[in-house]
Amino acid sequence: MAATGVLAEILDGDVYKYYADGEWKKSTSGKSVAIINPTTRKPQYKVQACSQEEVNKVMDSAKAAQKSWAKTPLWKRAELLHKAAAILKEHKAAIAECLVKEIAKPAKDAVTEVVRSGDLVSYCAEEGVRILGEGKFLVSDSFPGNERTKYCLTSKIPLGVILAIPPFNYPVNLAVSKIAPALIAGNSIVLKPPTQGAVAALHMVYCFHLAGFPKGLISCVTGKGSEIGDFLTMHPGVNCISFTGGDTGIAISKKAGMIPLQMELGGKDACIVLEDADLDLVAANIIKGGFSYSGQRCTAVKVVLVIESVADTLVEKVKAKVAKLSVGPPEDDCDITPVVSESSANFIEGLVNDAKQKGATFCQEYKREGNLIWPLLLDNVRPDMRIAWEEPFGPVLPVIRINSVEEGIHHCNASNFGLQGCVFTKDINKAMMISDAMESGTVQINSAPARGPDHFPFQVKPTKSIQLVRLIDIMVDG
Ligand SMILES: NC(=O)C1=CN([C@@H]2O[C@H](COP(=O)(O)OP(=O)(O)OC[C@H]3O[C@@H](n4cnc5c(N)ncnc54)[C@H](OP(=O)(O)O)[C@@H]3O)[C@@H](O)[C@H]2O)C=CC1
Ligand SMILES: O=C(O)[C@H](O)COP(=O)(O)O
Repeated sequence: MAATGVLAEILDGDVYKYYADGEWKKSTSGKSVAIINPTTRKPQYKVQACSQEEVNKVMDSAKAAQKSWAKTPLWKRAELLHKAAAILKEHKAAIAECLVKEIAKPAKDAVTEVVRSGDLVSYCAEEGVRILGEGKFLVSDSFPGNERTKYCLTSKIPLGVILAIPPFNYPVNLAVSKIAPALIAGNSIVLKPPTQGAVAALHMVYCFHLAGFPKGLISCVTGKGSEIGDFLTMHPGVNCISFTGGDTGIAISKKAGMIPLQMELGGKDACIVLEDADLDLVAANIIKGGFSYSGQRCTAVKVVLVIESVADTLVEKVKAKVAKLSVGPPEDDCDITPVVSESSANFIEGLVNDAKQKGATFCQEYKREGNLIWPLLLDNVRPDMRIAWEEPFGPVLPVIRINSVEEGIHHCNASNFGLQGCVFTKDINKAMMISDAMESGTVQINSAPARGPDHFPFQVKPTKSIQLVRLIDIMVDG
């Protein structure tokens, strides 16, 4: 069952080894965790089920390695990261193959994820040598009652051991987006990859191993989050947790001690459509935003709030485009591929059934085979339906018809989530006002929510970013 292109060093029979102290190891637990291929619904790979004892050892070596890494010159840290980035890109085909098999990511998108990850590692190295090389110099006489007698030099210092926990949908990219900034800043990393996606993540770690980072600086412990998650997140050796995922993050934040937490949780990204919007542009963005990777993106459009007078036209345009989406296996690069697990498909089906019982209009017939759910647009969704508020993380998109912009903003702000949103209108003044009123970390004007380009801010309060897409090219002579 091993992926092609994988090096024997990281496999023990048919079980992938975990990575600690610069070595690939078999767990003494003698247990493994099976990774189910979402398409075939059969076991595809196996990873080690690491024990608590192994986690303890990993934490000890991460702590020791971090001390000397922090003293390693910044330019040397950057050099190693650039090397890892290049190796990662060289291994894009093998890693992408794992993404296809483990999380049913369409083949082309899987390659893009790896390449984008390599670029992000390089970018962090580039930025790191500038930002971390800077500090502040303060003089005492700015504050009342002081003479110019005291100076203060401030600089950035590492936190220590960072526990990185990414989700299944970007097991490589959302891992490196934690690993690269942590390493350039002089920290060590303990990575706990998502079970679905763990093999792709192990391949990615292998690239860092090949780059020659010091032993113990990067570790990758595998096992089910439900089994080793608490032990990891409550471990006294952890100095910071960087987590991306769902409600698990809320539980972690209650259990973790007095350490910094970076939490990127779910989203119910609203798409507000005004009557003057370019409806072809909106429809294209709803398709891209709502259905790429079958809606399994935190930045996916998850609710359309459209002014009633243009709703019929918009729904027709989206329907026509939905009909053109290809549905099938990720190997064939289909637009819609199976969702990650049976439990995820069941959850999505629950939302669909609830909407059906409560009278939503089905623009297509609901169809499911195994984990494969055909794209579905639900019109005339009302606030009493679960789909109006909950995140399906699948190819099902609700449309709520609104009578005023205020109603749309109200729905958006009443959500528990606040990640991203978007607004479509030709009136830039209205767009700015609405973006400002939407309580979301990022609002895109005339384009679908998205995280990239990866150097753009991706956070919620207290920062807000309003992003605009240049729709026309203006040619200026001379
Ligand atoms: N804001 C953002 O940037 C993003 C948010 N998300 C959100 O993530 C969710 C989908 O991802 P999904 O992977 O299902 O999310 P989960 O929250 O289920 O899992 C995320 C990670 O947490 C691990 N985990 C599970 N239980 C524990 C525990 N008790 N302690 C520590 N770690 C644990 C999982 O491991 P294991 O797989 O072994 O269970 C996985 O690595 C959606 O809600 C989505 O919106 C996704 C991407 C980006
Ligand atoms: O996990 C996610 O959904 C990502 O953080 C979003 O990234 P994308 O907008 O580039 O798909």
